[in-house]
Amino acid sequence: MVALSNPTIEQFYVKTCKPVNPLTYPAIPLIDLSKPDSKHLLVKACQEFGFFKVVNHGIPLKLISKLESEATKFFSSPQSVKEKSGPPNPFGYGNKNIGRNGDVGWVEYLLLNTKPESDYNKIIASFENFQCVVDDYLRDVKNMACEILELMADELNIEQKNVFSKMLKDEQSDSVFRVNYYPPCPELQEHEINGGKLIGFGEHTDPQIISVLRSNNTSGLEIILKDGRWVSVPPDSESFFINVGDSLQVMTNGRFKSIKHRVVANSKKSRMSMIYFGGPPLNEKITPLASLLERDEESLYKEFTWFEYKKSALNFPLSHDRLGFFEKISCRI
Ligand SMILES: C=C1C[C@]23C[C@@]1(O)CC[C@H]2[C@@]12CC[C@H](O)[C@@](C)(C(=O)O1)[C@H]2[C@@H]3C(=O)O
Ligand SMILES: O=C(O)CCC(=O)C(=O)O
Ligand SMILES: [Fe+2]
Repeated sequence: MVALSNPTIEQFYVKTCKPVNPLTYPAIPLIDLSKPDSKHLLVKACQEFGFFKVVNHGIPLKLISKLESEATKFFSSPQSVKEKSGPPNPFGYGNKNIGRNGDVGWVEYLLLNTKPESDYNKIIASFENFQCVVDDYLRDVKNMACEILELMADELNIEQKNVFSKMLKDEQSDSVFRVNYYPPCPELQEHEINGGKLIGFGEHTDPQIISVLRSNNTSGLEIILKDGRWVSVPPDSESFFINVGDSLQVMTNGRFKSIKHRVVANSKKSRMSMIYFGGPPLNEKITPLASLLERDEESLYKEFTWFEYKKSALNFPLSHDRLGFFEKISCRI
């Protein structure tokens, strides 16, 4: 474990290549959940990108903006008040230090366990309205994640349509909720001139099954394309962005891709994002579904439980290739 310290501005600086011309990369898949062909497009997006945007999701915009305004109240409170909700151990309020392996980012955040009996309510107890809105939001966003997972299972011709969603619905589901607040960083302009960016949240894949992200209208989120180019995801405060997590990549034996992403800081505007990470119960075996394996097709991964994966993930920095350790040696040669 790396000792946490107050990072210097230089630690956030990433040298990155020229921004790519949006006309030269494929558009981010857009899925209209109200359309009958959405399940086909969902699976295509998970196979080709591991990332897509959903519209007509049915989550009331009023609830979304209530959550954003409660979160804004939290992040604009005095530092001493916010610190009462920290440190993130692993849950709670964090500032600039991410995880426990030396990652830093130009970000403040709240990391909450979503289990009803967990103490997430205690972490934000003094922000009563915030707590109620988080409850309502989590209920809706989890339902949407389950609906998406069931459409995927259907399109993959899996008999048990709830094979993925039941893990999120399980009382023991190890799902996490995160609210990230990226303050504007005026010093950034200087770095931009030198062709660099400041990192808000370093590159990584999400370890769980599915991540459901919503942000305000400030850009910053970037995804990596197969050819290694980073592209900026145009923000859209009324839509959700979904990404495949490592566990879903394993359960589909690599058919779905867990996408690498990161967030870069903005010099003028603050960015706020809220992400629900739908995860399995700790004792769940994460293994390819037998019905997805073709004749003679072998699992690309060793057998492991979510507990084992999570334990291993927590010991490495964000950019570490977490799944690599669980791939069968024969596939890596
Ligand atoms: C550096 C880390 C932060 C993280 C745990 C880890 O050791 C590696 C995975 C990180 C990540 C990325 C997605 C989510 O934001 C998160 C909550 C998760 O489940 O895995 C974070 C972890 C964290 O912030 O504790
Ligand atoms: O804040 C964002 O937009 C993305 C953050 C993220 O990738 C994460 O918290 O895992
Ligand atoms: Fe992420």
